[in-house]
Amino acid sequence: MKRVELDTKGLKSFVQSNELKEIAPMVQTARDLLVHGTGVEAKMGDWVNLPDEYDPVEFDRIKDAARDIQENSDVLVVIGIGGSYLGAKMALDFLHGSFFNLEGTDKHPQIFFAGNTISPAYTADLLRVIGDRDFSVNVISKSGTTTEPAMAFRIFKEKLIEKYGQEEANKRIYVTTDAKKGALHDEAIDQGYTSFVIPDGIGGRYSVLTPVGLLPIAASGANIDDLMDGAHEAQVALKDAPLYENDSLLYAAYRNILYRKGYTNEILESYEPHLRFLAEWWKQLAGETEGKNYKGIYPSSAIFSTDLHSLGQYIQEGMRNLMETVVEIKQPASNLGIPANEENLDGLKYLENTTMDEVNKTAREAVVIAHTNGGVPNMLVTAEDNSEATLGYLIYFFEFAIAVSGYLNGINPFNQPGVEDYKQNMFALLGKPGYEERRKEIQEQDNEKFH
Ligand SMILES: O=P(O)(O)OC[C@H]1O[C@H](O)[C@H](O)[C@@H](O)[C@@H]1O
Repeated sequence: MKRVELDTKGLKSFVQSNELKEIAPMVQTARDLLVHGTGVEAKMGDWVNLPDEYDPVEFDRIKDAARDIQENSDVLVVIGIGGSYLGAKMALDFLHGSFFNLEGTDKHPQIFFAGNTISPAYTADLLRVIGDRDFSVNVISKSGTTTEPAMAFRIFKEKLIEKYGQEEANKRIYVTTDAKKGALHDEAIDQGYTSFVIPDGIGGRYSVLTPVGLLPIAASGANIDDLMDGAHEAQVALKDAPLYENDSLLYAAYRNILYRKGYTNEILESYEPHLRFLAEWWKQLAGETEGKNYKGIYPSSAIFSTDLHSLGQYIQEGMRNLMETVVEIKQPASNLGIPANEENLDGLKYLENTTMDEVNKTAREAVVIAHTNGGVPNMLVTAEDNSEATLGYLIYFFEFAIAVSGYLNGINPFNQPGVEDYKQNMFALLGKPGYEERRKEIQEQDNEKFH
């Protein structure tokens, strides 16, 4: 049994075997571009070999820093956005469940995220929740200049200095950024912050297995050695294996066959609420990799059975441009029986000898039958358990499949030019020096009346 397997029974009436044969050579070519570093912007593909090429010295420094944070802080505030936030959040929920922050802090700090929004309410609420407790900050930004984390860093740095004075505050600031340049890099050197490197050849949405994710994950008490071992297992199993023996490539192949048949939206689903952020992380990975040249699969997400009571109607009877990918944990972290009840007023007596996990998995089976009968193709990604090793494998599985999908569709899987437009407008409207021209353009555009 592999840690992560793809089940395509839900594609039976949607994909013909010859269609897989037809796309096969193109998928292999796309994979070769990625693995041989011959594709566009190949220099950003260093994550492919990261599981056996990461820096062991920095890895140990991460573990040391995590221990320091565990010893001197009740709270760790992780400041970052996009790829500098979603991976860590995804991992903490996947590994520790939905109530990690409420389960006491004798072994690990509560871990909260900031700088992933411009909301003053959210930020003020977090400041209030921290109160006067001991805390540290891990500020993460590859560019070092992204507005949201930069604003949050100013606010939490001020709180650290107010509480501890400059010298002690500096010891509680951990920076993860570019090796050589950027505002954060320069400040870390000036102020002597403990800092870690986001490798040049790894972009934000592919960076969770770098210090970007590893420090928060280690600070939570999780085993990052096991995490990297699981990713290495995936690298060995997936990097060179041919299509028909490679579930990650098959996932890439099938989702692209479906896309070309008009199923232009993919919903990543799980029946476990603590996998909600796995889908949030995947949405950036897939959306920011593929959404270019006015094409690409639109990534969305749902948590079942919860969202069957909100989105179920649309998925069953709305536009037939949807595909579903369910991520299921084979061995859930815990399970519960259904208590016996003599009166049986709720009519659940027939469930009294089953467990919640059995009911959850049966619900998934029932939903896949209903949705495939309703015209929605379904794939199932089964992950062995909620262990660090399985998470490491799952991360590599999706990163590999999505990057191959990008090359398969002839786009650059590693840039994100589209995120600059709104930023230029925001800087202009905020009066950032150097954006006067843009501001004028916006005002002129604004003055043009609609006829
Ligand atoms: O890590 P940073 O440089 O702060 O970037 C954080 C995020 O913002 C950018 O605008 C991109 O959308 C993301 O790919 C990136 O992960």
